[in-house]
This record gives sequence, structure tokens and C-alpha cells, in this order.
Amino acid sequence: MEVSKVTKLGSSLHVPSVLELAKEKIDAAPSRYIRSDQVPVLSSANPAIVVPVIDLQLLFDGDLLETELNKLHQACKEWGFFQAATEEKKKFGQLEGDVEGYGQAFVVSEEQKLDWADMFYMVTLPTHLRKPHLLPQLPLSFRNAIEAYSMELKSLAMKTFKLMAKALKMNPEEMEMLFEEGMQSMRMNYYPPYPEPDQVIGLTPHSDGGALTILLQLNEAEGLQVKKDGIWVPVKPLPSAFVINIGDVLEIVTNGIYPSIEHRGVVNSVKERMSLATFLSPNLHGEFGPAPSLLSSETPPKYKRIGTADFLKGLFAQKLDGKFYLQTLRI
Ligand SMILES: O=C(O)CCC(=O)C(=O)O
Ligand SMILES: [Fe+2]
Repeated sequence: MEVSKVTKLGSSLHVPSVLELAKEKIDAAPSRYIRSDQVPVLSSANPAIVVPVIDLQLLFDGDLLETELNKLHQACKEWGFFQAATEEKKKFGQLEGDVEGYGQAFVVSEEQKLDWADMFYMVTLPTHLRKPHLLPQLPLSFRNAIEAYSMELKSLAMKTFKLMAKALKMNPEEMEMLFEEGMQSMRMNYYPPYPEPDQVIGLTPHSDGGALTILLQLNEAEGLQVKKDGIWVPVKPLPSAFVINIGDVLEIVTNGIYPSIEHRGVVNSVKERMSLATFLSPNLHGEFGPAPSLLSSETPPKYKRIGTADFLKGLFAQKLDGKFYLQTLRI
């Protein structure tokens, strides 16, 4: 199988960076972001007093913009400190036809509602699937941290898969075959604040497409909500705790015994929020379906078998919509 073809998991329409939108002094987000049926009533009050953000890259590049230099000058005079942003992230923007990089995922039509967030998505394992222009090009200390984190999370995931196989009385080799050479990807989510948080959604309700997700909430801002018995339950960020959730692949592999869970991200009125989700999926070159050791004449398969690459391409080809995608694989 040709790696370059397989590893382009799909694309997402280009939409503006939400961070950039949020930095503009706009009264209301473009209508593509407004989720309420009501006509939005937006407060004209300043949503937040924010420490100025200075684009140092523009200045370093000698692309000396009078206004940017003036912003630096004002920030130094009025605040005494500022946040140094560089346009570094532009180097990591999504390339045509690929969902990896800095941008958005799951945008498939100009009409659909958009999420009030930016994300950076990349495949981290197996190493030969890493896009040469992404992880290997990150600033060294960040890259080292991601690489170490990736290895630790692989080991945590494998231990978790094995425990689950034991609990399910499933043949542990079936888990190992699926995930030992599995694909690992990471999605960093950045949710800028929005003055009327109920009007927008940070991340549309969805279940995760992988088998297992290990989520790190990077700051204290609340935002993750899990749907339990029809209501949204907030997950309080705990210092040094991961949130682990079942994804669609594991629902299929366990033949529905472990359901994937619908969740969403909401935004805060004044605080930004950041999270890092690590997704564990089966070997990209293999296929999966309900584990044979869990099937019998009394418990026939509830889901079809499917190739992992086809499954992921199908996932990225649609907008997020609760557990809709999984339903398409039911027998
Ligand atoms: O930001 C969060 O807490 C949720 C992230 C998430 O659900 C995802 O990236 O799939
Ligand atoms: Fe998720």
C-alpha cells in the first residue's frame, strides 16, 4: 500500500482561524458560528481585558509593520508585559487535501455551523507516518516533549487495552493485534473566550472516531461536557489527571459492550481553554470489527468489519454529528 495515499486521511474546507477572529474587536461572531435559534443579543461591553498579543515574527522578519511596532510600544508603556505570538504556526498550516496541521477538521460545506476553536492535528505513531513538515519541524523542546509524551501514552493505552480485554473475557491477542502497531494521533484544541458562551460551541457534540482517547485538560478552564442519560455533565479539570474515553472503534470491537460516549466542548466568557486529545486507533493497514472471541450464536455481530484507513477516511469526510457515523456501520 502506498503510504502517501493512505496517510492523507481527508481534508476539511478552509475557514478562518478562530483565534484570529477572536482577536478582532468584533461585536458578534460571523453567523456560521452562532448556534442559537434566537437572534443573538450580544453585550457591547468589553468581553475581557486581555494582555496585548504581539506578533514578534512579523517584527523579526523585518517585515516591519508600523502598526505592529506601535502595538509593541504601547504594550510596553501601558502594560509592562505582553504575550509574544509568532506566526510560527503558519508554517504548520494544513496543506491542500490533508487534515493534518493547524486549522479545522470536519468542515465539509460552506453552510454548516462552525466551532469556536482552532486545532492542530497530527499523526504521531507509527513514526513512519509522521508528516515531515509537522512534528519533525516543531521547536526542539516541544518536539522532545511530544515524543516522550507519545511513548508514555502508547504504553498507558496498551495497558488499558489489556485490562479491558481481561474484563471483557476477550482473547487478549485480538486487542494486541489491533493496537500494538496501532495509529496514534494528537489533536490540540484551543478555545478562545467568547462573551456570550451559550451562543457558540467550542466543539460540536461527537463521539471520538478512534478506539480510546486520552485527554489532558491543559488549564483550569472548564469546558468538556459528557452526555449521560440525555444531559450534559461537565468534567471538572483535575490537576494531573487524564480523561479517558471510549471511541467508536472500541464500541465496534466490543460489539457494543463498551459504548463510545458523546461529548462536546463549550467555551468560557473570559478564559481561554486548551486541551490535548490523544487518539489510539487500530493499525492503519489492517481492518477491524467485533472481536471474534466475543461472538457466538447468541451474540451475533452488531457491526460490519471495515478497513481502518477506509473507516478514518469516512470519518473525516463528514461533519461531526453525535454518533451518526457509527450508526452507518451497524448491521
Ligand atoms: O477539549 C476537550 O475537552 C474535548 C476535546 C475532544 O473531544 C476532541 O478533541 O475530540
Ligand atoms: Fe472528542
